[in-house]
Amino acid sequence: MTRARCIALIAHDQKKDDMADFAGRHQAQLTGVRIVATGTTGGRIKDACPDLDVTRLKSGPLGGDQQIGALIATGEVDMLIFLVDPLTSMPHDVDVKALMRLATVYDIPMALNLATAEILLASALG
Ligand SMILES: O=C(CO)COP(=O)(O)O
Repeated sequence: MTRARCIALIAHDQKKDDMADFAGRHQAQLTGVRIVATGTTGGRIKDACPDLDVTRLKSGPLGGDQQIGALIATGEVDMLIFLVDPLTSMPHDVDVKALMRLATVYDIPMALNLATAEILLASALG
């Protein structure tokens, strides 16, 4: 896999601790990579790793998933790591599905759980 220049990071509420921990453990690999994130997730990553280049978009339920979908459609995102919570129903479930659909349409490497996120990051950023 070619080295990712821009990674989208998103986590549902029950997975935000996992995402902050993931970013912290991989801080060295993520340095120099542009990170785009939904609002609250991006805030948690910034708190954990203040030196990372994080662009915070809208919160997921307010359009953040759609913003990331648009960035995928315009070719600006190389990889999506989206730690989803499959045990909680969400008002913006259609936005979540639309984002996964676009990541599939544009053939973006996409991890939906921590185990796959570890493999993707190791593969793309070594
Ligand atoms: O809801 C989300 C993704 O669907 C995540 O949004 P936040 O990072 O703003 O909580």
